Amino acid sequence: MSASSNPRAKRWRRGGPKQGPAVPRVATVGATFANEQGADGAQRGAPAFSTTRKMGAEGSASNAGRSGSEAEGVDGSYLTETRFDQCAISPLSLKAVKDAGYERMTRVQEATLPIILQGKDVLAKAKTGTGKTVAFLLPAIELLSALPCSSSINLLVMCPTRELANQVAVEARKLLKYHRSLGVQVVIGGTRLPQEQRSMQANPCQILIATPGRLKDHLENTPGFSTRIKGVKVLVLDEADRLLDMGFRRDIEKIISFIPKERQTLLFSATVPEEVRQMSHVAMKRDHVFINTVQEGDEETHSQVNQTYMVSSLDQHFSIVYNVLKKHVAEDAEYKVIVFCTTAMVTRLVAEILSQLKLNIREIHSRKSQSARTRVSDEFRKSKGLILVSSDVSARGVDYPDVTLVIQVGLPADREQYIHRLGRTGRKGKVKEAIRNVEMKTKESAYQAWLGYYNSNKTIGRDKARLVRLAEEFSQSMGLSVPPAIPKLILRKMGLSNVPGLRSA
Ligand SMILES: Nc1ncnc2c1ncn2[C@@H]1O[C@H](COP(=O)(O)OP(=O)(O)OP(=O)(O)O)[C@@H](O)[C@H]1O
Repeated sequence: MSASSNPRAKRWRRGGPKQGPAVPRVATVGATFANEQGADGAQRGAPAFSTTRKMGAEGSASNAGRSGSEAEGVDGSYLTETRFDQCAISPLSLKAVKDAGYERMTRVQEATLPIILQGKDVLAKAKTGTGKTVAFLLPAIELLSALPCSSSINLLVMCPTRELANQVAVEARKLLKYHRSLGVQVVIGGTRLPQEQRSMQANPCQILIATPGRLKDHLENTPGFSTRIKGVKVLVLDEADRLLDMGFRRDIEKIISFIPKERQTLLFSATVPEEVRQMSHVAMKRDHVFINTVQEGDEETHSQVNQTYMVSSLDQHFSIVYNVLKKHVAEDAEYKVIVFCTTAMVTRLVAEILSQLKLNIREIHSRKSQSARTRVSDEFRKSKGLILVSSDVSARGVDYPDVTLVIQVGLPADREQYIHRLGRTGRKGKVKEAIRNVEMKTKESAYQAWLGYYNSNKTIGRDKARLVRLAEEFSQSMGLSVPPAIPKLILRKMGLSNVPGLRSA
């Protein structure tokens, strides 16, 4: 799919990198890639170009009670001074939190807990690896534990990938350790539907964690499921921006139509583009609270993560990746690397070649069976001395501890995806790691990025001055010293030629 036919590109409004927070230079490029099927067969979001935007533009206030508005951003250390035992949570949850080794709350946990416990809908933004899962699970479990016992589903958590759904379930089981009356079940694509149906019938759980495609399957094919889901009191969209983008939105809308309107809805992500804020009414009440723990002017990536990029022609990509890996492996005996590739096919190829070169490689992507994906994911979580070559199935939410290096080969689909991929490292405020992020850019991909950017800002019409400004913004956000060449096709379409300040290509 080309950037010009990308539906997401069309709805991106002109933001203007100049207004936004400092953006890592590599974060601002997009390109055209073949798409990969999503976790549940949903078409992955098409590549596009995103712009930065000013955070906290609606002013600041204390978090509580800011209905439909943006609460004050805070940042710095990922833990606060507030201990869990100072909060209004039940002794059962507190015991489980202690057993999990959590003593102090992270910023997003501290900011969201009281508001969720008040019953408000919440849209929360916090950096990667700062404990968002506990931030929505803990108060949701508290709310559930006050309900009478039933065989209905009371808490539904939607996740964009199977690995993330499994991981959320692991965290939920930790927190439920002493809540004997509450159970959790996961339903994800790639596993046997009848098996899930049987286990649901045998042991109906109040907490369901699901990927959208499989949940829809159950709504359509599992007797009694649509009745059980009517019991949902709390709905969570984890990685909300991904779930509300074009790849998943239809499924999500359908699922939501089965759930009672009288519910509490929680949306969490490390990236909340303006479009998602506008889309949030699909799921949330108008008086929801937006909690943003990324301080105005702060970058959305972790400052302790050292990011670099390399520009090279396509034919050199492979040898560069190989050399970077060899050097890293030689320098760090405890290396643990993720190499992100753009499609399942490329992932497979890169993994195969690197394995031939005697590097310790595992691969994960949507063309692998679910059992192989789960096995590799579990192994990588526990191990050191491994390189995981992955498609974007590992880009969001997956919590692999102590990743020492993230390499992005080729351009991520958009700015948000760059942030999430990068966020697989530097988690929990870790600063010890020698971390680099390497991205390969080609002349062609920079050109494609510009095309995507232009297409997402088409409203400029025939305005030459705005086109010049757009090109300047684009080059600034990409760190280019000269504005990009404007494709002749665009100039022709706009009825323009010889625009001062622009080169045509
Ligand atoms: N209060 C806490 N104290 C210490 N560790 C915590 C605390 N809360 C969560 N963690 C741990 O922090 C790690 C990151 O948490 P989590 O995966 O929820 O982050 P996240 O913000 O959802 O990241 P992402 O944006 O990548 O999805 C996990 O290993 C989790 O167990």
